[in-house]
Amino acid sequence: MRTTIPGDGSDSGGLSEADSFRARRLKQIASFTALALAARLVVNMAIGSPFNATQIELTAGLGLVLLSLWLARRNALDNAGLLLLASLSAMAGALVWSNEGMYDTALLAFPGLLIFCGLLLPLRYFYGLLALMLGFIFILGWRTMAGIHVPVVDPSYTQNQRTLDLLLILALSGLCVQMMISDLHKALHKSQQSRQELEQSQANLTYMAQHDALTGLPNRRMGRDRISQAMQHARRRGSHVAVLFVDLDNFKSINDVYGHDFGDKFLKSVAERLLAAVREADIVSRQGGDEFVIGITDVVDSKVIPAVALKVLSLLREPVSFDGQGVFASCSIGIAIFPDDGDNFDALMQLADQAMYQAKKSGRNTYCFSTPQQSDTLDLVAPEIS
Ligand SMILES: Nc1nc2c(ncn2[C@@H]2O[C@H](COP(=O)(O)OP(=O)(O)OP(=O)(O)O)[C@@H](O)[C@H]2O)c(=O)[nH]1
Repeated sequence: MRTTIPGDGSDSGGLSEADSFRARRLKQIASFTALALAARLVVNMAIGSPFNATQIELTAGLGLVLLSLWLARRNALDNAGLLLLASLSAMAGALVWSNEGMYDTALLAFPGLLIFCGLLLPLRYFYGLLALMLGFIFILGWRTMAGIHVPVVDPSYTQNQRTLDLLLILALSGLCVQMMISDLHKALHKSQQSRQELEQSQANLTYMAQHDALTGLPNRRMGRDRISQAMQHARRRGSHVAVLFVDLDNFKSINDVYGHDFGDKFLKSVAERLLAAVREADIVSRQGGDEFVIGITDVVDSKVIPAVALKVLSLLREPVSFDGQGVFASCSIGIAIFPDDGDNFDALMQLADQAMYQAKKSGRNTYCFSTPQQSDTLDLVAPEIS
């Protein structure tokens, strides 16, 4: 199990984020192990232990751990990790083999070594080490059962030494476990964070794909979808949907006279006013440029349609301030009605567009129905708004 936790911000020396993290863990474990071995040797010297096989194994172990620390500092991480693991495993094995066998305290280091291996080396080393350990214990047991070496409690190994060894082994194993748990927590936290960021950016992308960046209104595609849905709903309910194609009159001159930035501000204000002219259930979308499309949904009383058109004409006549001066732009509106004029969005849009051009031809600042009779049936006369 190779950890992929971010580093702690320390100098990575050109390593990847995961490797610099691994280097840090390796140095921590090697340093603590070296300290523990050194402490153990100092105690042995202090109590005047003879320089026997155990001392030689501990000294060799300390030397190899220091070598792996040096390798880790030079960023030779794979070699450092392998050397540290191999030397500690060999040292623990040798201590068990040459001392008390099944009863030896060093046997307790095996689980810690497995955790260390899982923490810092690829998974195949973990399986390898586990197999070696199982094989070793098996041979140890066989050696005892065959009477080749019957382990006895070493009388020269005092209770104080045994207690110290147990404390050191437990402290080092505990350290490895603590690191593993904290790494797991960090990895979980990081993956949660990444998932949230991903969801957020997906939501942003979806929003951007469906909305107009300038006004925040649904864009052409989303407007089409929502008006089409409203038509399906109206078909079931037996009601109507009115499509109003709104085009600003002479908007180009606003851009030319007051600049593009003000033109943008004007378009945003148009969007706000269109939204104010309709109910929440209605749809206001931007087709592009100075063209907007309104879908008045679920119409049961046809008088609502010219009323909304009049409201739009009137609201758009309100000035937008430019340096204390009021700037006006009227609009022309073409109207087509579902299902009377067509039973799909594209057909209605085409008719509404033509009706809008009719409104332009009639002198702008007015609305036109796509079917002239509709004005008659509804007794509507497009008003002149000054
Ligand atoms: N500021 C700004 N201007 C835009 C944007 N999109 C399109 N325009 C401008 O809107 C203007 C639309 O002008 P036209 O379609 O020629 O029509 P008009 O001047 O409104 O004239 P009529 O429609 O005939 O009344 C063009 O000058 C475009 O450059 C935009 O996002 N921001």
